[in-house]
Amino acid sequence: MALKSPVDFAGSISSGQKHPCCFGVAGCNRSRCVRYDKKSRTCRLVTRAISVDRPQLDFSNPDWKKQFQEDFNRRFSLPHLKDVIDVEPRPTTFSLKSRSPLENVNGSMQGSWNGYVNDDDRALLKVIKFASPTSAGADCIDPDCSWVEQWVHRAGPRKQIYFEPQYVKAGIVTCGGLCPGLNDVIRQIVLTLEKYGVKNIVGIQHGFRGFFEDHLAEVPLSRHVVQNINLAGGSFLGVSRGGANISDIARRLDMLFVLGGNGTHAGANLIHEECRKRKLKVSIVGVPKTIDNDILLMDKTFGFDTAVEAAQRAINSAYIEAHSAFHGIGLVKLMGRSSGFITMHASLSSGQVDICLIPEVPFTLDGPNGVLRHLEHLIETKGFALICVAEGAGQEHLQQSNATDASGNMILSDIGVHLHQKIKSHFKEIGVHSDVKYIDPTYMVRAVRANASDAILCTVLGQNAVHGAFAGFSGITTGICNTHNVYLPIPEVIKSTRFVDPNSRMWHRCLTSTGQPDFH
Ligand SMILES: Nc1ncnc2c1ncn2[C@@H]1O[C@H](COP(=O)(O)OP(=O)(O)OP(=O)(O)O)[C@@H](O)[C@H]1O
Ligand SMILES: O=P(O)(O)OC[C@H]1O[C@](O)(CO)[C@@H](O)[C@@H]1O
Ligand SMILES: [Mg+2]
Repeated sequence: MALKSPVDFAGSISSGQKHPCCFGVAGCNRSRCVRYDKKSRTCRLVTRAISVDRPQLDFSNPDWKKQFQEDFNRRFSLPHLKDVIDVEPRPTTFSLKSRSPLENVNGSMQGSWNGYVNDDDRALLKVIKFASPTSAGADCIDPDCSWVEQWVHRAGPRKQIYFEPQYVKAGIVTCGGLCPGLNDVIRQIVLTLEKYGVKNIVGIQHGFRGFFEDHLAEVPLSRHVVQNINLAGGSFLGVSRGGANISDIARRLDMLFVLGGNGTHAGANLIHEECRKRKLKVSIVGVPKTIDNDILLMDKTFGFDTAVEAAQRAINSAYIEAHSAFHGIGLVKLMGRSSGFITMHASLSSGQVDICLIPEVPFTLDGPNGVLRHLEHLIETKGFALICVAEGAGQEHLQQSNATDASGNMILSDIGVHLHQKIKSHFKEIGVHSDVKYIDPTYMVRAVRANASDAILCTVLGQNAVHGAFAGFSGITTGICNTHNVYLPIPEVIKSTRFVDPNSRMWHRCLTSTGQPDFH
């Protein structure tokens, strides 16, 4: 079986099917609907509908909540090795009481230590009871916004494990673009595997390519090798985009830890399905990596905080330039192909941004309500202005090519360059002096090492990934939901990209802070 190649993606787009960033059945998740917008060629949050979820519920039926919960529990149950093969658990070798896991080999060290997670422990996915679908950011199942408990599985070490550590060969692979914290996660996976007693740990070089390109040899990993890798940004193992043949991946390893975004998780799930089909005792566990913070259901993905912090430096420089110049206009473009989280959060935290533009909120440039008119107003009233724009914003204003990257992601036209030119020519046309400074810190923002809060998040995620594999789960990923650490089945997190909700309090806070009007 082959991973989707760029050709498959291009084919699926031209034949009118779903864009690869609109993974999933309907491109919808509960009260939000995600569609591929042909004009802008991005996935967009296009409607707010009440309950577009499966199953089709009849809210007049007194049992609808029960039906919903049954469906939810089915979808969020975690695939386990014992679903398809006969495997017996054994007492865990993970103990913080002994120096070496081998001292713990018969499970006698477990004693009364309360450090294990029970398989029936759950965390609540939704914690707000919205009174009405019109409440800001409301995420309702039925028109009355009834409260329905939605429990997901708690992450962490179990008392019983499904692998003999001394016979385990574990692999780690990092795919997609770079993200601060990749090395921290690799390191934590290795340290935790060793704590269980695993000796055979390998890194796969340059993403999925490392599985099928002969010159990319496996890299032996140990505490000694990874001890200091978190002190630098990037990925110790290298990353890549592009297709791969996964038919052999399954047979080579007992555990595979896959660090990547939506695309990588789709690939990881294919590997998991292949292992299930062949009844192989292989555990595939994902760790969501996306600087864009665009993975469904999770509070936040690692590297995002660091990226926002790094973006501050660019915004601050743009501010200084704009503020010091006569009629200065600072323009900063930040990453975010489909989602504007980095741009929104960086704008919010800097406090200096006058105009924040994200892919989820279309805007006009010209006319009385356009961005350019507002810029004139800012120059008139405060003498300078600062714009922060996400790379995926305003694609409808640009000429599109049909180019895709090796993974099939659309190559977007440069909104930063376009805005730069439009602003300069607009002020020239109206005979008002302007001094526009454009800063594109794209790769500087993601090549840095993780900050303290991301380093902690990476620690939690890396360790939980290993606990999940030893617990016998496969086809899962680990994340943080409502501050709780959980395991989720991969298909549930790749149904669509996560978008900034234009009706959320956070976006409204951003608008309050910038003071920008609706650009319509
Ligand atoms: N739908 C898919 N099915 C299987 N494999 C996929 C799919 N989409 C992407 N992949 C594979 O996953 C890997 C990474 O994909 P991609 O480059 O899109 O990065 P990503 O994981 O989405 O992370 P990023 O957030 O950096 O974009 C590539 O090797 C690609 O071939
Ligand atoms: O240029 P590269 O390495 O393909 O990565 C760029 C992309 O990575 C992302 O951050 C996703 O991880 C996008 O926002 C961005 O367009
Ligand atoms: Mg992607």
